[in-house]
Amino acid sequence: MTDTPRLDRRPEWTALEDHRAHWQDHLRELFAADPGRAERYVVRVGDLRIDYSKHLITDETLALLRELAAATDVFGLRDAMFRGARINVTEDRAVLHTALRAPRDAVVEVDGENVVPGVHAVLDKMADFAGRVRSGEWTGHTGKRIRNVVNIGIGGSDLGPAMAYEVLRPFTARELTFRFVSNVDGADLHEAVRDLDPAETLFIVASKTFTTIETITNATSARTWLLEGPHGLGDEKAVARHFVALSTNAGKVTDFGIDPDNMFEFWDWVGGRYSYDSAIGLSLMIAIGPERFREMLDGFHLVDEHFRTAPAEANAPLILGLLGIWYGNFFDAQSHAVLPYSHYLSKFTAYLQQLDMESNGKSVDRDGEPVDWQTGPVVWGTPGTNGQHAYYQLIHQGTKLIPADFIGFARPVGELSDVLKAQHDLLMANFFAQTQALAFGKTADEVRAEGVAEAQVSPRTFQGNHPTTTILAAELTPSVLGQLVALYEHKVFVQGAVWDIDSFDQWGVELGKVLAKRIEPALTEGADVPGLDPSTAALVAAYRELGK
Ligand SMILES: O=P(O)(O)OC[C@H]1O[C@](O)(CO)[C@@H](O)[C@@H]1O
Repeated sequence: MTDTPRLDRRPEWTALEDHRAHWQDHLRELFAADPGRAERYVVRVGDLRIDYSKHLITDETLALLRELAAATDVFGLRDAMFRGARINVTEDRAVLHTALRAPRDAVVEVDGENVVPGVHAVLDKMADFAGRVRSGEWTGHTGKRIRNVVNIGIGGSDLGPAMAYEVLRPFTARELTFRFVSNVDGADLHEAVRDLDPAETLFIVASKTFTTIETITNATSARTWLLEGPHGLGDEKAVARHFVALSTNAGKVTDFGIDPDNMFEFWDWVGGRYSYDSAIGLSLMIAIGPERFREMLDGFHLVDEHFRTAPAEANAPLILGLLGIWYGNFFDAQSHAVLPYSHYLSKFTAYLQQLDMESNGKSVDRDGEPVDWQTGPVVWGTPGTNGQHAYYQLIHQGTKLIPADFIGFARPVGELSDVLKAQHDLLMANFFAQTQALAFGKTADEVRAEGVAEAQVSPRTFQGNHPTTTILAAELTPSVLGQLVALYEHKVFVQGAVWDIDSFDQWGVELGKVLAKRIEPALTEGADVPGLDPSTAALVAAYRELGK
């Protein structure tokens, strides 16, 4: 136990509570009193222009939030992370995803050893392999070239590569198909491979631990399909040409039957949800090529350096993290929407769900004491404009405060970008319209001025005052994707640091795994499961009865 005051007893916290208690201003008033905030509350990082002017803040709010960050030593913990200290306290591990994107000549030490040469050795091995698959030099067992790449993984070993593949589709090799299998429901694998020729298919088994039941089960079924399926290759030796592994666990990879030469390594100081810029990104590298992959890593690195060096007033992850704390802890906001206005970002929010909710969904502090303050929000959202015709109603006129990030681009990407420019302008007109409507709403008087009957005025009134951040960039390139992901990684870091939680463990997923293992024999063999509660026991019995 440390003797520093708990978060909610710090004077910087109570000062914010007091500030909140006196908070009255509507965004309409804030802008009327201070139009300069539109320019002042903008931070630029690399290619990102981040506008946070439409937030329920003043200069005083920001100063108080920065004081909280200083009191909780966010930058001290940041420096400890960058220098390889074991800040993942419950697993006693360093947290060094930033080393994955460090340039070749950088020095990042873990226990006195510079890890950067090892990182680049794996990147080089990945580049060599990706080049051979892309060129057709790496053939399958029968000599046919590889045309299909199937990534098998779950959580961070799926969401990252699957999301990034989707984002960077305009940059991908069109002669290859890519599929991502994660669910232990066999339907996922079945639908992914049913129209593929095993002789042309490469499986990438992605698992940090190589013990994750979903992944090992899917990989085992994939091997059966490869060897014994309708067009199975029949020969065990085929596995060496059709399976590669991405893991920290060489022993388990070998046990599975994958040649260790076909294993791409990473390290225990890379958390699963922070790993798609490691070997876990192999499928992405095959899709976009090593140069584009490097551009993406450089985008990450640019934001790492910004987070590491920018002063608090201009530090984008710090500002975004603190804004989330302002709403979650002082306005009782329960969720945070991420609303990308790019179809290519369709999986981005799902990716952020793991990044944010697995990192900050905690209720004990770094000393193991229960916290008395809200921690991570529910993160949700889908690309605009689809959401506008679904749940935006609730954001505009419901009873909940939902801070939201809007992410948009000035130009479309891809071969059709010229043809689609007008369509893109329409998309972005919606983007700007939404943040304006959310902030400023429509008053009852404005509704009345349109001649609306009095009884209809209130349903047509928009209170506004809904806070949003607008993140704008010229184009969605590999570098911009890296910048965006690093921005959110560090935002999540900032929040975890202030809340004094371990953002890098995930014990909350363990209990379900243990219970599933215990229940499985009851389903397959009808075995008795000791310790089942009455409700679950009845459900298991019903399952067996219905399945007869
Ligand atoms: O890469 P692995 O070891 O298969 O783990 C997959 C996922 O499972 C978790 O450990 C728990 O959900 C995640 O943190 C991780 O990304």
